Amino acid sequence: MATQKGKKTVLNLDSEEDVANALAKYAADLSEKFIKEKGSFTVVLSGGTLIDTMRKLVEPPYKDSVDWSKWWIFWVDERVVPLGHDDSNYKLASDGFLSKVPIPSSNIYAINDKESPEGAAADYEARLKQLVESKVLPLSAVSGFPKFDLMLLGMGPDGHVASLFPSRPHRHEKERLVTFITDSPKPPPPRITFTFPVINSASEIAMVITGAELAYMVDVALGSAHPPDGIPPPCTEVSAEEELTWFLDKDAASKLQTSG
Ligand SMILES: O=C1O[C@H](COP(=O)(O)O)[C@@H](O)[C@H](O)[C@H]1O
Repeated sequence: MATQKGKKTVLNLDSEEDVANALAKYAADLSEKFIKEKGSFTVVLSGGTLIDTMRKLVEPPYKDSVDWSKWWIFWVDERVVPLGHDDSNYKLASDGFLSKVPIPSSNIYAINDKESPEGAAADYEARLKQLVESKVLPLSAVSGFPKFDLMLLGMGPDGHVASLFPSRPHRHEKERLVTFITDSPKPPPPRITFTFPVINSASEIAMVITGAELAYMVDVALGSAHPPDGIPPPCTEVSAEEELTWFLDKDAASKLQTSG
């Protein structure tokens, strides 16, 4: 398991609707804080259920109160498919979130979908390095890796986060900012993903977890359940520089409450 650098908070909420409401307020509050402090807000999205759980953020009051012009959007992982494909995390976010708020299109960092997985990972990494050069992204004083303001993560039932899977060695990558995989155990197989050094350099990380199918893995990450095969899955490696906040509904927290 990762050593926690920052604070860890676990929010045990009742329903998925409560998680959606709490997540919207959390993101809006952080947006205000970071924009006040540094004039911009860099946000890293996942795919999966996260985008639907963000739905309250694009409704009143947040739709009108958040300064969307200062947001910058990135993806912690992406499936290497055309951006208009149904498997694309960009398309998911575009349909459910980005099309509903006025974030400047020049601040939205989709992958280059004309590249191979290896090429798309190298291209995304190069673009992140340019943003470090142009001072949009600071470097973490702790790790030396780019430091995003907020990372919004989901988790799979196998404990994967981003496209860092338990059985794939790229979860241990320590040098690259962005790596790739051509044999993801969850389809589609070709993907690119941020590495743990970048994920864990974020100021704030939200683990947004709902539903009973994730209860066992939540118990592995936060409670007393033993990891499968005795090997800690990727979800146990997540650690933010300032604060890691787990947003759980009662189904996701069900085993935690009984065994923890
Ligand atoms: O494949 C992926 O899965 C994870 C988890 O998705 P969820 O549907 O269980 O929330 C997601 O975080 C990741 O971005 C995505 O590419």
